Amino acid sequence: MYARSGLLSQRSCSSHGRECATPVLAAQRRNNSTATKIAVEFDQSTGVAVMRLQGPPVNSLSLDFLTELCINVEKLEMDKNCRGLILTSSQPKVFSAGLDIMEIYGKSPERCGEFWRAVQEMWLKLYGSSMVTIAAINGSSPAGGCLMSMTCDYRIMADNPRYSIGLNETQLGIVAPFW
Ligand SMILES: CCCCCCCC/C=C\CC(=O)SCCNC(=O)CCNC(=O)[C@H](O)C(C)(C)COP(=O)(O)OP(=O)(O)OC[C@H]1O[C@@H](n2cnc3c(N)ncnc32)[C@H](O)[C@@H]1OP(=O)(O)O
Repeated sequence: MYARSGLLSQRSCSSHGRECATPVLAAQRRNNSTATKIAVEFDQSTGVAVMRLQGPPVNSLSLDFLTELCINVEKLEMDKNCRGLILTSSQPKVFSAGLDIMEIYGKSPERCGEFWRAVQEMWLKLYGSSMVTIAAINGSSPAGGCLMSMTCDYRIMADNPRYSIGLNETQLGIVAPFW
């Protein structure tokens, strides 16, 4: 069983003969908060990992959150024993509120660029994963939350009329950049 994120070993990697930053170092660079927003449990006997989103109050996708999520997906991806990933929420009534609005309001173009790259990295990692990915949507999942679940192979949503899902970001005046 994996404990929590942030516990990646300080591995180094090599690309075209050059040393490159390890994921854990990238996280340390970006992550100012010590609180863990992602919890992963890996069951060796089934080869299935459950990733619980636990960023209060509503799992909004901040730069820290996205970084931690990507590192954890990457870590599972590297584990040959892990065949499946279930993504779900620990927060009541909400799977994910989508992008953290505060990350895209009043920020510099550089910071916005860094943030949107992290958004792109998140959906590319999930969409391109070699694991079977399932979103267990146990609450509302607007905009970026919907995007996150759409990049999984399968989606199952709790049957509750109070939960909503969909792409509502244009109502907020947010236009996704060209990718
Ligand atoms: C191939 C690629 C294609 C790509 C296409 C898509 C690209 C664009 C993708 C995404 C864009 C976005 O994600 S923009 C964000 C859109 N999100 C929303 O509009 C969600 C708004 N929130 C809600 O609807 C509700 O909060 C909720 C249904 C998620 C939960 O409702 P609930 O009643 O349980 O909780 P509150 O509303 O009281 O909220 C609690 C608390 O959380 C704050 N909050 C909510 N959402 C966000 C958010 N997205 N970012 C930051 N903060 C958020 C809310 O303000 C409350 O804070 P306070 O307690 O301090 O008031």
